Amino acid sequence: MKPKKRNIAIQDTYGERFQNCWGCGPKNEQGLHLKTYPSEDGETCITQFEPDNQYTGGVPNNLFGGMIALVFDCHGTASAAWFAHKNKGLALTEETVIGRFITARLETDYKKPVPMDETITIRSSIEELSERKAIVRMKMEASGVVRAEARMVAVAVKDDM
Ligand SMILES: CCCCCCCCCC(=O)SCCNC(=O)CCNC(=O)[C@H](O)C(C)(C)COP(=O)(O)OP(=O)(O)OC[C@H]1O[C@@H](n2cnc3c(N)ncnc32)[C@H](O)[C@@H]1OP(=O)(O)O
Repeated sequence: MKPKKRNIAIQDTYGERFQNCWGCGPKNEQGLHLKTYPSEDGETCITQFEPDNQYTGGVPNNLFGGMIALVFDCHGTASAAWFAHKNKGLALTEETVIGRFITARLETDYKKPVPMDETITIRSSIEELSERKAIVRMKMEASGVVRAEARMVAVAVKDDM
């Protein structure tokens, strides 16, 4: 995977113990290093990547469905952290110990094949937010066409998790 990098990603603000995720952990040497960024107005979050050929699904040149869910998984949890902090007027830093989210439920709608040879863009928005629960909506596009959509229930980790 070739994630598109911009400035500081939300994953780069994860504390030390959360930086080893295979999909998006900055410290996982074998990982994919997916990166999520808030939009300028902070209302949405975005991640972009170009799939490597090894992640093809059963149909040649179509992205493997598990990878599609994986990208939603990492992007959705990072987005949940962003929306929770924004809602409280807080900045995300490595010292942030509250409001880090893991996936409780992930529903994925596979609408059209995802091509392997172009940039894939995923945008997220917040549907519902409470103290420990965030419901995040996501759309995956290539060439301006929506290829997949997801709805995630993300739950904030407790200090003892
Ligand atoms: C932390 C930083 C992480 C950085 C890297 C993340 C990147 C990648 C993302 C992942 O891969 S995460 C790994 C996959 N996920 C897991 O392993 C989670 C396994 N499940 C759990 O540990 C617990 O079930 C979980 C923490 C998600 C919830 O347990 P809790 O006991 O803390 O939840 P609780 O029962 O108090 O429910 C809190 C709220 O969430 C809701 N909820 C919990 N589980 C749900 C579920 N499965 N579906 C829908 N809603 C759910 C629940 O109804 C409730 O809503 P309300 O506040 O409105 O009442």
